[in-house]
Amino acid sequence: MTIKIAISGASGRMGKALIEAVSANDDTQLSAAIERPESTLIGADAGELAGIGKLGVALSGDLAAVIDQFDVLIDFSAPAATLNNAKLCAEHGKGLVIGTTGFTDEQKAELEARTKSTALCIAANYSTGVNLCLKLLDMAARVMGDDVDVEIYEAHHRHKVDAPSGTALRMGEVVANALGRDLSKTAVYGREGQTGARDRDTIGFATVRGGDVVGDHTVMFMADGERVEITHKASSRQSFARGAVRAALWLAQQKPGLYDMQDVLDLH
Ligand SMILES: NC(=O)C1=CN([C@@H]2O[C@H](COP(=O)(O)OP(=O)(O)OC[C@H]3O[C@@H](n4cnc5c(N)ncnc54)[C@H](OP(=O)(O)O)[C@@H]3O)[C@@H](O)[C@H]2O)C=CC1
Ligand SMILES: O=C(O)C1=N[C@H](C(=O)O)C[C@H](O)C1
Repeated sequence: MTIKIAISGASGRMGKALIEAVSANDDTQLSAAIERPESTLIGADAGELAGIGKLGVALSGDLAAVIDQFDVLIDFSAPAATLNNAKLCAEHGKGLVIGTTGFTDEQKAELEARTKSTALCIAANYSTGVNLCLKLLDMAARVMGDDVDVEIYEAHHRHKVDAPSGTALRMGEVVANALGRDLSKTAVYGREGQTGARDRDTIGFATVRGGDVVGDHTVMFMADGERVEITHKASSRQSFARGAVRAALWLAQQKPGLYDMQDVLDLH
């Protein structure tokens, strides 16, 4: 059965990668593409926008107007837009794959409340490699325990608006959970001046922004005499886009509820 997909944030970097990935998959069909209503691109053909030729799907500025045209919405846009879209999808029982990052705790709770009436998958990173790394990080943290200093480094392109990346924060949560710590109390976001010696209980984050870096993440477990590093480097947005399409196909078969990419890959 072919699953009909709508994409929100369709003219963005990920939106274009998603249009390509949905079109390349034999089991999915692009049936709607949504952008801001005030976008100058409304009416443009989604395929032409993504550089893959005409698809016959015009960019729309109104999700409500196309709500009957799709099974699952894939949303990689911005927190405010994603929250509005989640409300509409829940009201109409449409599946929702969320890739947007940078939500506040209150916004995350609002999304979770929507899962009573619809199936929702949310992940800061849809690449298979990063999701494998999350499993490896849990194991590394349990083995290395409290005898190491944990530091998380991430680098992204100059256009990224949130920091640290959603992936780095998720990596921090996985390590903190494995060590029995609360990330909100243990995280240190950057250092400057007379910081004093490092407190072993902390998990440090370092953020780099520049150029066209698609997404680099390294978690370091640093002991006296040795260091373990778990690194993921994305070289193409297709790694995220193909994962999100896989999540959409999986989600179309699920009951209402909250899921993540670890569920899709059966890694829990
Ligand atoms: N989970 C994952 O695997 C990944 C997640 N991401 C996340 O996806 C999100 C998008 O990233 P990226 O594509 O690089 O960003 P872009 O800025 O290139 O794209 C975002 C798109 O969403 C649109 N948008 C923003 N606000 C609204 C709104 N209120 N209503 C409708 N459309 C809106 C933007 O329009 P405009 O330009 O007019 O603002 C833009 O076209 C980010 O949060 C990023 O962190 C990115 C890669 C992988
Ligand atoms: O904004 C991006 O580009 C990316 N965002 C995600 C994040 O915040 O973790 C995932 C990926 O690293 C690319």
